[in-house]
Amino acid sequence: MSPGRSRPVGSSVAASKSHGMSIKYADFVDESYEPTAEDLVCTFRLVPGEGLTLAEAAGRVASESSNGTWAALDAPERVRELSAIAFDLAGDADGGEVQVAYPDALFDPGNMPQILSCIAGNILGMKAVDTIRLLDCEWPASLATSFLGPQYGPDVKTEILDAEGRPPTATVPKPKVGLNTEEHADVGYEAWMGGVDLLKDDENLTDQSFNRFDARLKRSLERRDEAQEATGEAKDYLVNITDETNVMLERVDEVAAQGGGFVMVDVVTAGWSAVQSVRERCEEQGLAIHAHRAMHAAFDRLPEHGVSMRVLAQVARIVGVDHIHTGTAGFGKLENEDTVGINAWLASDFHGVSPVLPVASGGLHPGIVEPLLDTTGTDVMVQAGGGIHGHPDGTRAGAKAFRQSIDAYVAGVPVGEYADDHPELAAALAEWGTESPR
Ligand SMILES: O=C(O)[C@H](O)COP(=O)(O)O
Ligand SMILES: [Mg+2]
Repeated sequence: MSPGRSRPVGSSVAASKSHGMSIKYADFVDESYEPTAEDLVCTFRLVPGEGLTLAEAAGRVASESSNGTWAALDAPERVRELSAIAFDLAGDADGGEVQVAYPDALFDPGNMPQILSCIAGNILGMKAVDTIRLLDCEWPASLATSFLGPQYGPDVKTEILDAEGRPPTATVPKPKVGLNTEEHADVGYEAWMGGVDLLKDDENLTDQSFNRFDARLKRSLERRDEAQEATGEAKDYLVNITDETNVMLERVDEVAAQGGGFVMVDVVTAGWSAVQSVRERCEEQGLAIHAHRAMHAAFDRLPEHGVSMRVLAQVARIVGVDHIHTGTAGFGKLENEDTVGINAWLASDFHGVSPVLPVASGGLHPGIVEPLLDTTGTDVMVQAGGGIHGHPDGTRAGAKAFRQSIDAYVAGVPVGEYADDHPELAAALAEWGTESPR
């Protein structure tokens, strides 16, 4: 225990039995507490359950997420030192924000499920809170550096791709599932030829009967090589390896053996333990990880409850993905969310852990690239599925139009003006205008 971490001592201590210290809910609150550099500090927004004050609810949250329970207990000092402390309470019985400091010794370094079972575990379902949302975390170095962290992050732009000075581009063939292996690889070839850097599987395409993983990987990389040779630009494939963990590890090896540079994982549905295993294998094989966040909205969509996308993105960076989808800042088909704030965090200094390249994806097309990049900046990967394959002249023209919209932005030329001598872009703008789809 650091010297700065002093436990609250209240009436409970005086009343405690001689063999130990009392642990009851009120003992987990100390409004004067100042966190130390070794603490993991979580910010929660919560509405207390009926009849409870904010402090009473906060004490229950700090208790249940560290080492207390509903009954008052006696415990030795060394156990008490592992307790969380709720401090900095702002609000009242109708709701507010609370900070909770956890000593790093409470956690099992390098074990993300254990950490989340504390800070995002039982507390989300307690009667003591009507709603509770984990908004943000301040991670101590001891935990942040106990995982591998990203291997490439934004460096994929130059280390694997030829995308220096511009956002790399990706495309998901549509319809999202149903194309057979040859059709899927053909769409990839057309998109690469049109100027897209990355073919990406959709989140629900893995190893179905109509498009087997092994055959798709092999054929897509063959077509990638053809496109690379024809264009002289590095191209690659974000192949979705999501499955049971041991199968994913075999697929990492297979992708490496066949010369792919990336794997894609649906990180929320697969689970962080599995992502940790994939990350370790990718270290051995030198592959980058593209993280799709399917199911994130089960945690983060309701603004008063759950776990914020910001925290999910923090977890993804700590575990070590190289890219993660973080929304489209209100453009495209997704609900508006804190894309800009999350992206800034992913790029920020963080105990020496490498940054992550954010991915904007969901309902994007050439007509909204300009306002999107005005909002997010250009340190982002941009993906369009429908916004490429729905082009009136097909996938290759759609890919050209999408790339033209990026090139226009990087050159500082308004997209409408750039379209004057880029007919594919002009056709895309005529088709979709500059509106976001719903
Ligand atoms: O996985 C994704 O990000 C989506 O498939 C995006 O598809 P869209 O560009 O057609 O919305
Ligand atoms: Mg998708």
